[in-house]
Amino acid sequence: MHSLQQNLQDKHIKALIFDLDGVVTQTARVHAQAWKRMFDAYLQKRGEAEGKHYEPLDIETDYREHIDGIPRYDGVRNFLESRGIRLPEGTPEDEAGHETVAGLGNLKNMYFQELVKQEGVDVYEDTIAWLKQQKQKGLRTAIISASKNCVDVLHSAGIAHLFEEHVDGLQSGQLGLKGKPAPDIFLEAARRLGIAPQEIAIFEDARKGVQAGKAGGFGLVVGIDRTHDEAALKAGGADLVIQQFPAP
Ligand SMILES: O=P(O)(O)OC[C@H]1O[C@@H](O)[C@H](O)[C@@H](O)[C@@H]1O
Repeated sequence: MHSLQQNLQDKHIKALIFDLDGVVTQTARVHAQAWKRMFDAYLQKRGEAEGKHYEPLDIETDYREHIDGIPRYDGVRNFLESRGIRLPEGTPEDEAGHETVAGLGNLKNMYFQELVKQEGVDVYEDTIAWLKQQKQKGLRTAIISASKNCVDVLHSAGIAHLFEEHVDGLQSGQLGLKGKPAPDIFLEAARRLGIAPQEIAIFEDARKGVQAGKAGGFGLVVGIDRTHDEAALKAGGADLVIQQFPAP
């Protein structure tokens, strides 16, 4: 298989669109931790009330399959469905922990923000070094994220200036963009860069993210495999899977 660099050349790639959590910043595991804390407590309480056992959230399987890369409330709904639970939607104003899709999502967000405040945000140094090198070569860059915390995370990590455009969960809501695996968020970033999808490479760690890149007809879809998920990323449509970015 050709190297990343060779693929960029062969496909005449002019721009790079990076997913945030798990590709650029080490926040995929922070999200996963916050989700687990919220859901495990909820399932325990609900199980006790019903005299029933619910399997706790497994980060390797449940998080990747039902939550990773998609908007917050979709993640709540998807995971609960996997446990045979259906809750009313509620509204974004619902109190954190209220027994609705929004209420549980809001509690997870509280936990996520607490963790970011306590621990700060770490970047993946391999991504940053490679990205800076590509920028020097003249490639254009954008960042996307299903997360509504995207801008805060970029600022905490001090890397907002590396991207010309960003499309996040807040803007997706305002613009009515469909969540991944729909390609909407990537296509919006391409539109803002003014470059055709065929001339853009996508970098994604989530299964639904590579599916979105494929569905959008992007020139190159690169799966970033930080957690031994290569087979699923390939099955989702990644043209190439790498464990880390090549050292410049
Ligand atoms: O709840 P937020 O910050 O808007 O993030 C939504 C989703 O954003 C994605 O980037 C993460 O992979 C998910 O774990 C997260 O749930």
